[in-house]
Amino acid sequence: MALVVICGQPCSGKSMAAFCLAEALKESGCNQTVRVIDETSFHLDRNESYANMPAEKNLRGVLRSEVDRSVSKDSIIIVDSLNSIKGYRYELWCLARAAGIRYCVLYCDADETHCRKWNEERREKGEGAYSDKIFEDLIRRFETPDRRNRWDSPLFELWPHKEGIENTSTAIVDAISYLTKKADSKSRDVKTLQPTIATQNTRFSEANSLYELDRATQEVINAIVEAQSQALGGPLNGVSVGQGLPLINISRAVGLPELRRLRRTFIKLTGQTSLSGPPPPSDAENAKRMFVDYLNRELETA
Ligand SMILES: Nc1ncnc2c1ncn2[C@@H]1O[C@H](COP(=O)(O)OP(=O)(O)OP(=O)(O)O)[C@@H](O)[C@H]1O
Repeated sequence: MALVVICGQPCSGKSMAAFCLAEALKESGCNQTVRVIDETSFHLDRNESYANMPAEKNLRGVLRSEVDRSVSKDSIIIVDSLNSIKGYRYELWCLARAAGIRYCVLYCDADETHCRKWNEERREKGEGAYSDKIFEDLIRRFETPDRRNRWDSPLFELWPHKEGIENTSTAIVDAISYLTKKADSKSRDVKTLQPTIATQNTRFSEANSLYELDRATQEVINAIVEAQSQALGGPLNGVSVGQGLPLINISRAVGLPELRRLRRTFIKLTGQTSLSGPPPPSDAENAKRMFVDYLNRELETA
């Protein structure tokens, strides 16, 4: 029925928020199974999980697979983890879309000083705390959610250091209201995501691949539009989209609708990985390379 992504800096109160939300949902009489998926469900240690990139990728992969297996029309799944990378939140959003369910993000926006202090207190109490090195690294790499992104919306913001974490906190109340609103509600702000052909078959081979694909192809389109406006509709020869990447060569003016259509088809072809199909491009540079090759090919024969 819904997927809730909790996100926030390390030691910002995410687990408290997840617990509070889950309890309040159960008490709301919403008739849904409520389940929290977090690192502790897999007995994963904080410091080990974030010790290096492979470990971190593994953690994200484990949580994502569990979310993928668990999302359904009759449960509310809460993912309690840092969920700090926007590409990863995009992937979780894709899982919700593929399942045709509601989606929202609950952001624990505690300021760094408090997170640091709470982490220290955890250490003093002998509870599992982040090491200083890992804590600072996670703080630095945090990608703040932005409600203008589909995958960060609707966004409910909680300020644990100002208002604590209670089931009366505005963000929790708003999230519950959003999650429990009747499906036939006339309210236009309740969104049930609709599966598309691409998401129904989507499987991810890399943490950021689909997000990167989306962004990288958009950048190529922007470069073409910009170059075409300077070339005043003439042919484009050798437009570069980055060092070491193939050049764009287009012999005629191509309008934005056609470019968008080609982009959509390309994403469908490469982002949709069936068991027999090729994996999606694994990073932005690769995605750009493949998309430029594809455009040069498609527009050459058009
Ligand atoms: N107002 C507060 N809001 C949030 N946490 C607080 C507050 N006051 C104290 N804390 C302490 O901060 C610690 C962090 O809480 P919690 O485990 O919910 O954070 P977290 O973001 O889930 O941490 P992690 O990043 O390790 O998963 C707890 O020990 C909690 O007691």
